[in-house]
Amino acid sequence: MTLRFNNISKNFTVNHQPMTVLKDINFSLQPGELVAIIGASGCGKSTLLRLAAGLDQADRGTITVNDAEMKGLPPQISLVFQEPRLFPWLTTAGNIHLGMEQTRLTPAEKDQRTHHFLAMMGLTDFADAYPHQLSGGMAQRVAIARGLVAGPEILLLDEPFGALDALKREQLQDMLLTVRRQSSLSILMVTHDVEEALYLADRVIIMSPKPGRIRAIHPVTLQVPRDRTDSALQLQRRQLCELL
Ligand SMILES: Nc1ncnc2c1ncn2[C@@H]1O[C@H](COP(=O)(O)OP(=O)(O)OP(=O)(O)O)[C@@H](O)[C@H]1O
Repeated sequence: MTLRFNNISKNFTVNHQPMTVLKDINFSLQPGELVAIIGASGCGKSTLLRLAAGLDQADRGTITVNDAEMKGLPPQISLVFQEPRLFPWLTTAGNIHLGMEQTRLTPAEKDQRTHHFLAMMGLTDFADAYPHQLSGGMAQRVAIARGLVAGPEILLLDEPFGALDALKREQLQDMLLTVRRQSSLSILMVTHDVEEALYLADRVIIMSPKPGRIRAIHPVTLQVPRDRTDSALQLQRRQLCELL
């Protein structure tokens, strides 16, 4: 499934002043590809993901999914926010179940998929726990499981590991690579962490602020599996940091 942004511009009104947040955004996410977006705070990264998830509308331009203009909330696209946003009155299993609300899966299929994702995320023992009983990393794994459980073709991730400590972050990055290997999922991911972008992505989009534009698209040609300490990765990290 190809997600394409065609000449996207987005304005907001801030302090009664019109402000162009995104301007002339053009790129496409190819089937099975992982693209990371980096850029200064406020350059419109989250806004771009919200547009792609159908939660907001562009003022100019179109977003297409397999060449058809996107309308409403596309069921094949799933968005995971920076903070887990779990429902406090639902258990881990209940929160994951919720990700399948819009599907036609039978109750038995939903249970089976919930169990599968609980196991994949290492959460089986916490299936009946409530969000306040989970650590930050566990809660974020529940949110990612909820985003994946319906089998989306495109996963949008808005700084999903930003609030975690370094060890948890690395574990979840590797979990994401495993999910990718096991499916044909396309992923568009916002991150502040240039090393994370280079460790995970096929391409990195570097955005510039005010208004948010694409400054450069960097193809990551590093060999897979990647090593965070690899000198080539660290060299590219320094080069990308200079563009920010
Ligand atoms: N609903 C809204 N109404 C008005 N202004 C908004 C709205 N949403 C976002 N903005 C403004 O748009 C700009 C871009 O916000 P956005 O959250 O997309 O940036 P970002 O690059 O994701 O930032 P960060 O890296 O800090 O998360 C900001 O100046 C923000 O104040």
